[in-house]
Amino acid sequence: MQPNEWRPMTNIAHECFGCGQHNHQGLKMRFFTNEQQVRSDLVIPGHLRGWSNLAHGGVITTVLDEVMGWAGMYLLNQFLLTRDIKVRFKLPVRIGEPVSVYGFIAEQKNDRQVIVAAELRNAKGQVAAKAEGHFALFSAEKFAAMDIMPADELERMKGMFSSVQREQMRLQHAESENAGA
Ligand SMILES: CCCCCCCC/C=C\CCCCCCCC(=O)SCCNC(=O)CCNC(=O)[C@H](O)C(C)(C)COP(=O)(O)OP(=O)(O)OC[C@H]1O[C@@H](n2cnc3c(N)ncnc32)[C@H](O)[C@@H]1OP(=O)(O)O
Repeated sequence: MQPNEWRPMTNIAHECFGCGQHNHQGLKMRFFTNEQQVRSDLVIPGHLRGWSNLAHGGVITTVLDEVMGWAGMYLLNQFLLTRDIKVRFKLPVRIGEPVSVYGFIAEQKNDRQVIVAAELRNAKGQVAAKAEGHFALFSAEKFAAMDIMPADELERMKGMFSSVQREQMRLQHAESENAGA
């Protein structure tokens, strides 16, 4: 896939505060990928303000955490938890303003630790906030033992990882065929 070709990603977490489409108090973020990065476009609603016109910094942090979580999960096909996040608020982000967030792998330390990065860009394309997050990666067995989600949800997530992996392999195969043609 070309870097400017973005395809929508499937979500099975309907109640997540960041991405759950059934969580009416949440941000209802939808995700796209170009296979190197994960992206979401959103408008931070007025009830999530801090100063009068400004999006709350904690909400911006949530948005960056969410896109990093999705990037890590999708690009590495593993369960993960945020260990810590560093955020730099570079420019004011206004409520009601369209923004785009991008997440990508910065450095895979080993099979249990990854550093993921994110950028929030405003409508002018300026980086208004950026983040770096350290995430702990887990096997499905370890995640199950931590009692974070019910067994049926865990099985659905495992199914999702397998189908994502198959799709990624199909795309890589198609790309190498094209390169050889
Ligand atoms: C492909 C599909 C893609 C599409 C997906 C669609 C569906 C979308 C679904 C959902 C969207 C969600 C999007 C998520 C975005 C947001 C993410 C969050 O907000 S996560 C919540 C906030 N973070 C926490 O709650 C962490 C809380 N912290 C901890 O649990 C710990 O600090 C932890 C595990 C991160 C590290 O623990 P320590 O700092 O104590 O680590 P040490 O001392 O090294 O180890 C303690 C024990 O834990 C094990 N451990 C640690 N890390 C491990 C690892 N990576 N793997 C296995 N074991 C590990 C160790 O072996 C050790 O176990 P021994 O005591 O020896 O038995």
